[in-house]
Amino acid sequence: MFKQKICCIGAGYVGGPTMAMIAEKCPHIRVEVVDINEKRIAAWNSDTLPVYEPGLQEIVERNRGKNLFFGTGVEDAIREADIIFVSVGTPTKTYGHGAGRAADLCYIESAARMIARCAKGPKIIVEKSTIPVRTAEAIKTILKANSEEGQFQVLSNPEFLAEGTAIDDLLEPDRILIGGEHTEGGQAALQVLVDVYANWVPRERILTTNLWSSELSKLVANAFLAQRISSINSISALCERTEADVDEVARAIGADSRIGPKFLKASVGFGGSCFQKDLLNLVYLCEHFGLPEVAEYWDQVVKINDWQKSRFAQNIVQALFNTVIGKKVAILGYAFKKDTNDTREAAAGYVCRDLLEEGAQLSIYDPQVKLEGVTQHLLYLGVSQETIDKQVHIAESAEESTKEAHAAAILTEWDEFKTLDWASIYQQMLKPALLFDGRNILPVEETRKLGFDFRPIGKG
Ligand SMILES: NC(=O)c1ccc[n+]([C@@H]2O[C@H](COP(=O)([O-])OP(=O)(O)OC[C@H]3O[C@@H](n4cnc5c(N)ncnc54)[C@H](O)[C@@H]3O)[C@@H](O)[C@H]2O)c1
Ligand SMILES: O=c1ccn([C@@H]2O[C@H](COP(=O)(O)OP(=O)(O)O[C@H]3O[C@H](CO)[C@@H](O)[C@H](O)[C@H]3O)[C@@H](O)[C@H]2O)c(=O)[nH]1
Repeated sequence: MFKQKICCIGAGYVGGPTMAMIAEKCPHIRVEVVDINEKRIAAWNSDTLPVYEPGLQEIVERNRGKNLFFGTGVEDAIREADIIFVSVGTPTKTYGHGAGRAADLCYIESAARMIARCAKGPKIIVEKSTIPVRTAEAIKTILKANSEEGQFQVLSNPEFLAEGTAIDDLLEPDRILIGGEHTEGGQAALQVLVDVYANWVPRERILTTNLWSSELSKLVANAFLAQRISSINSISALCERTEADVDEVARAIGADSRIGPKFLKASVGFGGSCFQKDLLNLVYLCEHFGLPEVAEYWDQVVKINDWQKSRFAQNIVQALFNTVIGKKVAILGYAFKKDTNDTREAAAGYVCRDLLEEGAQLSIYDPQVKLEGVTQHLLYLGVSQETIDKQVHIAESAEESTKEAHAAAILTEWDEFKTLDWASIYQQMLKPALLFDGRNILPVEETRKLGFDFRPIGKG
């Protein structure tokens, strides 16, 4: 009944939404998303999806059980599929050679070994995960050495969606990038994948390249985006010393069409599962290929980001007369950006960690991140459970969080923070009422008029 079968290994932030979109736009294709994590698959099959993305629930509900399936039968799904997407995690390595920088490819390797073991007949393997350039070589070697019956073509098809806007990004991508080998088989496979996307993406937005350009472009895209944020954040510090206004500077330089206005928003620092990991991976690759100067150049983007996060926490401590011990500080927002429940590498976590070390009592409110998410992330950052139990309180609202607080810090740009009743929040805070805007979402003059000692980023 179905013309084609797609299987996706990895039902995470990328696998779930991308496959849901393919299923939605290609009713003639059967799409099965598989994972070894049973809990995650159960959630995909429930009313409470494991990933919060505006619009995702509707698409999943419309297609689940028709041509979109979530399951744990990885081996059967591989056997059945014509196209196999690999969308497993590629976190930063935490052990051995390259620890703290190189990508850990253990999940990619185990997926490749599983494909080699189960696959019979021709299969197109698609690297959806973000991987170091030349990973396809390793995948091909594993497949060749471990399979007698499979015939494989490996393609690179990196994903550029951003969390919080995943559905819009998938619906109308700036571009789809597909890399394949310049062989007859490679080009035929590439055309098969082009035809899948062409069901809804205009042909001129589907870029095709060789394998290595495609693999490398993903790391480079993230490096360039992160570099813009670190660049404007470095300038935010200079603005604070000179009475220039970083938002005005960003507007002025962004009006130059050669620079452009996007990704110039000064902040407490970039977070998310990708930027830091992919930058560190790029740094490692440059070192590996004997290019220490290039490695150092990109490493500086990460260093400025670390500095921006720690300088934000230091500013809070300094403003509170150099001691926050026992003082209540309200943390508004914990997710790494608005419209997501993801806390991976969230700047808020680093600021909280530094404030907890100084002895502050934190009252954290985030519309999507609750106790479990905050606890898991703080533990990952090395904060002890005992400290969390004694010094962290999860509030149900921004009003509860800020009640009798010495200071409040906005760390995620949730829309609801823009429309809070700041006048009454001011009334219920201790004085001087310090308000740190790590996202520059509140109007400076009006907020100061309410009485706050207001400290946005990059405004003298
Ligand atoms: N999160 C993003 O916004 C984003 C955007 C673009 C690209 N990426 C890249 O996409 C990749 C996946 O990211 P993610 O955020 O979806 O990761 P994730 O951790 O949310 O999901 C990965 C899933 O793969 C599963 N898995 C691992 N090994 C498996 C195996 N052998 N068989 C079956 N399932 C297996 C895990 O259980 C997990 O559920 C990464 O390389 C990431 O860098 C992520
Ligand atoms: O001007 C800006 C823009 C973003 N950020 C911060 O940067 C981080 C990353 O934001 P964003 O890029 O919007 O989210 P991600 O979901 O991490 O998406 C990035 O990482 C993905 C994973 O590789 C890529 O697919 C996307 O193209 C790329 O934008 C967040 O903490 C933002 O708050 C700023 O501080 N200032």
